[in-house]
Amino acid sequence: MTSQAVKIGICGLGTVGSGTFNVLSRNAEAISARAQANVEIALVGARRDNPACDLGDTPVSRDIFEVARDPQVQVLVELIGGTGVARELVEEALANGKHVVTANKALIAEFGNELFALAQQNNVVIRYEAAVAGGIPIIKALREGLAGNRIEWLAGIINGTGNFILSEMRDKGRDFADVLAEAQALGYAEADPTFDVEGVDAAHKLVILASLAFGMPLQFSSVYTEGITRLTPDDVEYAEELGYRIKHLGVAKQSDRGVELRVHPTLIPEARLLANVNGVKNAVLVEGDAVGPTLYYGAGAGAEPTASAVVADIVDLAREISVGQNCRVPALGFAADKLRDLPILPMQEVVTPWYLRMEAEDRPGVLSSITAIFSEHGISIEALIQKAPAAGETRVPLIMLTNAAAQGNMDEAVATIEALDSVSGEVARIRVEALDG
Ligand SMILES: NC(=O)c1ccc[n+]([C@@H]2O[C@H](COP(=O)([O-])OP(=O)(O)OC[C@H]3O[C@@H](n4cnc5c(N)ncnc54)[C@H](O)[C@@H]3O)[C@@H](O)[C@H]2O)c1
Ligand SMILES: N[C@@H](CCO)C(=O)O
Ligand code: NA
Repeated sequence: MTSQAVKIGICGLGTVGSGTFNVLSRNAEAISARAQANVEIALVGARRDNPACDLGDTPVSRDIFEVARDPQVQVLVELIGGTGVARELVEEALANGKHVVTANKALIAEFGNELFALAQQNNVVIRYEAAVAGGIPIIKALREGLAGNRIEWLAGIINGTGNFILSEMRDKGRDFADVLAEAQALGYAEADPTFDVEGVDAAHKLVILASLAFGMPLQFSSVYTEGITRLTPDDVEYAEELGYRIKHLGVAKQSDRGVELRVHPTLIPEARLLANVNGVKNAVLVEGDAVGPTLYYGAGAGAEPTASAVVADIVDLAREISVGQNCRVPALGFAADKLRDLPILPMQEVVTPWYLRMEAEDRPGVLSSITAIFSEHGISIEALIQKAPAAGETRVPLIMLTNAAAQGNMDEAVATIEALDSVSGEVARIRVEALDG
């Protein structure tokens, strides 16, 4: 084995930081053999110790910026999170000629374009495998393994906390808040868990995947984002009666009309593999023109699964450093000057089938007036369930699956239906994806 050393500095010793330290220590021999260099932790920057890891005699600074300034550190590993201090830290490290490894999807999604340019100016690179789908090597798959393809679309369950909540609610009838608290205790959730349940975290990840897939600069503000907080147990149950599971998906598709970038709850036919991805597991389905559909599955969050991805990036960088080669793979998989600002398709023009649920009067003529409105908008009903009225109730839940319709068209039909006296409240809507790649 070569005796060359590659020196890293770890900033942040929380869930992922401690997991990274532990994996690097436990698997040190295999990691150095793979890296063709001894990977040494030169300095840890942490405000406090973490009982989850024993730092031994590893040097520690309570000021994380010391890591960015330490001349012996070649790779700074940012595991702080957020776009404030973490951004300053990464900028300082890059300016000081250090490579950066990060698990921070918010930072990459929102400031990646600027940070990648800064890295290039300084002849260093930023690696971010842990930022998307935790331990699944999806960045590497898109950037390297699928480099021969035109990627047509991808769809993924890319938030572990949200999938854990949906799975526990469905399988065990548990309460939303209770499962979220458990996800936080297990270290799955973001510092602000509304990022998980309102879809922001998935949007951060989706925009990264879309840029890698389609060769475009990151456009976080263009992602349509809807979380899981408005889903009801009834919807989960009715979807199952229709042969579907509800999953929170990120979807990116490119066509002549533009790029779709959307994060929302989705009905998926129950036989699809993605419909059966449960708990904290993530999965990303990628359709390439040459390879066809490919599926990537594994733990989407948690200390060591995420550390697995962080360490893989460290190994990649150590390999490059040890052979004196930098920037072998462009940050977004395409040469920076070949990225194209593809137009994003407005949601009004996005076409999908729909699941609809409404409360309607249980009397003759009501159903036909509703279906007439759909047919006037060119929308046909593919399946319909009418529930029996509860005791003393004159209204019944009506559940429908429609054929594919543009959101704009569906908005108009739904507004007309909501205005009917025979229908009360809002019509609940969830998109359907066949995922038959
Ligand atoms: N937890 C996961 O499963 C997971 C998975 C993938 C990616 N990530 C990402 O990894 C990063 C870290 O997440 P985590 O779950 O380990 O968070 P965490 O809260 O457990 O750890 C963050 C650490 O950073 C420290 N920190 C925060 N602000 C600081 C500051 N100003 N100066 C010094 N230290 C500071 C905190 O004290 C804490 O120890 C985030 O970007 C997160 O999105 C987390
Ligand atoms: N909070 C994130 C961590 C992994 O990125 C999740 O639950 O998926
Ligand atoms: Na990953």
